Amino acid sequence: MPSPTRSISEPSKVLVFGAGNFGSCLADHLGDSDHDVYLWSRQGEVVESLNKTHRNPMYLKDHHFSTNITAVGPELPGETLINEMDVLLFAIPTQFLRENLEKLRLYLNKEKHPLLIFVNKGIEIGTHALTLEIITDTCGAGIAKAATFISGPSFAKESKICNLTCLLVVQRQPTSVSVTSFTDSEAQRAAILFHQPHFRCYTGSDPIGTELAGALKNVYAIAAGAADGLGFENNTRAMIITRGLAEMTRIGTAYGADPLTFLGLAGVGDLFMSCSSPTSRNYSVGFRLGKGESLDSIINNLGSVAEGVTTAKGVKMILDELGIKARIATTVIYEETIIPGKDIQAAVRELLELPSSKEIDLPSATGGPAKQLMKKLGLD
Ligand SMILES: NC(=O)C1=CN([C@@H]2O[C@H](COP(=O)(O)OP(=O)(O)OC[C@H]3O[C@@H](n4cnc5c(N)ncnc54)[C@H](O)[C@@H]3O)[C@@H](O)[C@H]2O)C=CC1
Ligand SMILES: O=C(CO)COP(=O)(O)O
Repeated sequence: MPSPTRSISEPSKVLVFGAGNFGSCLADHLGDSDHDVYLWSRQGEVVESLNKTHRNPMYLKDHHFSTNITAVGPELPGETLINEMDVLLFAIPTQFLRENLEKLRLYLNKEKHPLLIFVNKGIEIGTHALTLEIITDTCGAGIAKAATFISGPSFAKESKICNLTCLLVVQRQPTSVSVTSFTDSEAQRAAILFHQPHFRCYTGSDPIGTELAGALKNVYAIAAGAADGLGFENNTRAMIITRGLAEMTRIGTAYGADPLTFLGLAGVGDLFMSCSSPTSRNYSVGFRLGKGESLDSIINNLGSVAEGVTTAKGVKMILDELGIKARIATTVIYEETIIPGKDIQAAVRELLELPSSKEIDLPSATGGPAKQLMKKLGLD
């Protein structure tokens, strides 16, 4: 498919939406690669601090950010800045994406627009829409077909070393991600923009699978954290990761994604990482639930988004629609919210008492939701 976006010259002008952990981290990575980066924050004090001291007072506080970053905000950038950009990178939590795209779409020229890259991992509550559908609804099918998705095992923040929170990417710890789009040339462009020896990009053409994998792994990370919080150890975690992968692949296949996508970086790669590390916010939510803390208390002082909590609600709607079983996911989900209200020990017992079943059991009827989405995109 030919590219509808302007060509990316080196260095590129990139506007990053969202100066949270991941937006700031990716802005820094791109600034470090000599791109001309604009970082939008909705907090005036973040804009001021980044421009004056190259520090983000709210996220990754220990880090001195690239001087190639100009912070903008707190108002959403307008038409002039947007039209100067080669790339718009969205690092906004899924639940807030629609409201922002509704405003920004007015500035996008459908014939010639910047490359749009999305890194959020979630499902919208209420509509249970993937980001692709949110883009289609707000910006139109043409822009959605060219949109690119980056997903995979890539914590913005790595563990604490010498009491400093290290930025995984900036510390140049080797990291790999999937970069996918329905438009191959756009996936290539995004990969070229981000690719560095320490940040390796692998391209693909199954954005639906990539998005589902990224969203679903957060729900299983909650399950893995909860198991650890309850005192279960390695056998149990390995079970959750492996059976979680089987469930994710089953959901994805029924949805109409390529099952092989779940064996890639955005699938098992990210699942493995988030399920095995307290650095994961979703794992931490699960762990604290397992220790008996209430969800409200956890969310109120997590200080950052845990997409799995809201995604669980969307997953419930998808499972109901597809009519397939995913017992670990449904143990995390409870009456459209997650675990609280349910006795977590009883939920685990219920799960463990299930009868034996086939290990590999992909559904035969496949593709309903993906077909509908492809139709909306004009790709059927
Ligand atoms: N942190 C990480 O390691 C990774 C995060 N992601 C994904 O990236 C997305 C963003 O995550 P983080 O940056 O970690 O979250 P965060 O919680 O650190 O930051 C959230 C950002 O969203 C902004 N925000 C909140 N409400 C908003 C609204 N109504 N409109 C616009 N912006 C709003 C906040 O001001 C903040 O800048 C999530 O979907 C997450 O799953 C993906 C890969 C890695
Ligand atoms: O998606 C992530 C890493 O790839 C971040 O995981 P958490 O949102 O669970 O922290």
